[in-house]
Amino acid sequence: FLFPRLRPSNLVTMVNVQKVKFTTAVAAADFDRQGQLLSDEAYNTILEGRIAVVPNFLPSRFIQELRADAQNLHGDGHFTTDALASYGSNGNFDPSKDRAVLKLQQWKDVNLGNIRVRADFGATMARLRQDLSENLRRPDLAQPDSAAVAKYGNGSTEISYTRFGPGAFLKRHVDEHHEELKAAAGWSKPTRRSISWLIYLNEEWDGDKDGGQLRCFERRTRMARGTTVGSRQGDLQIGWLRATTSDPVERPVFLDARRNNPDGNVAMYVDAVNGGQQYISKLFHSHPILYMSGGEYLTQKLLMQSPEVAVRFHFIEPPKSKISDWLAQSPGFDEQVLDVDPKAGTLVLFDSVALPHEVLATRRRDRWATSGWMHEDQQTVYGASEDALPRAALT
Ligand SMILES: O=C(O)CCC(=O)C(=O)O
Ligand SMILES: [Fe+2]
Repeated sequence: FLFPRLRPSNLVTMVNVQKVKFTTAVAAADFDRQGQLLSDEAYNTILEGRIAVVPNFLPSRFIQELRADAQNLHGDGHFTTDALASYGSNGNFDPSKDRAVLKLQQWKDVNLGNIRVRADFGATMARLRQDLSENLRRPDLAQPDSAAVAKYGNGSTEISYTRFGPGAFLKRHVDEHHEELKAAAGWSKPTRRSISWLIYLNEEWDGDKDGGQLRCFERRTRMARGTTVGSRQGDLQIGWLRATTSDPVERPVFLDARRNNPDGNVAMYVDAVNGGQQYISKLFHSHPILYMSGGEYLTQKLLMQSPEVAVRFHFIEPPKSKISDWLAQSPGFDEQVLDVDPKAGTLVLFDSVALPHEVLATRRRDRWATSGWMHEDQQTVYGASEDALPRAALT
């Protein structure tokens, strides 16, 4: 019972890949300077669901110290291959080659490696986090008394080193999903990923020879003016309305799971032209078709208010099955592919919910990065999970 993604994308075999242009280039960040750390263009790029690429964000001496710390800690056996290890080289798990990470507990351990450089770096990331909360107008990225800030301590961000051995890669994915798309576990977390960041640590990396590019799948068509990706009042984005000739812009689709009705119903909306929400789906009870393979087809058929909207709707990342996983290797016809080389000092930033990406297989050499996610507190649970809440709580 499968509906593989019947999208024209599945027929595309030639991929037109763009090398990243540093359209968001900013001079090396000047941490003594007051005011914003990045260019206006960089913030807008993130808010549009694209990737902001900032070469030479950190001075090379800083990068060298971070890389040496990562390599020493890896050499001393402090890295872990995570649950994502099955993404590994040729699908075969090999701990010597696979993606390995230094977990937060080890990162924070003052007795391990060069804690001074990690603390300095944490302070830098705390500064960046504050800057992003102001310039992206995401105050919840930096509320002093929030779980998101308290949880991660210095740097206030999920933070780690990563190492990809030769041949390792990471399949296409997004870093965060709406709570309703994560089944029962979705509502159990106090915080959620908001901004994904990476700073690469590799001298003289050449993607043509060394592979290991971060490949991003950006929307080809621009979104409606004034709209932004990610979330609205805590309702995460789950999809898009494609552009049409009569409405030639893309519109992010958000899922409202907090509807205060006794049935715990949810519904999808886009930004209304004059502000507020324009609901585009029926009210429906939270349903596994949102994360089942084939769910996109069923969502279009069963849940949308009108056929016009139904044909435009698609998930940010369609629910996966073994078959759709295999079919989805090519980018969608409405996506543009952008590759970023993991060069020493390059900072990348993107919305954790909106931008699908993958890491192409590395060749010949190890690929080092420091990376993580800045969190916001997850929205308050109202009627979303009947399993977790007594009915009486659904007021
Ligand atoms: O290493 C990278 O460039 C990206 C890694 C990534 O996508 C992830 O850890 O979620
Ligand atoms: Fe990722």
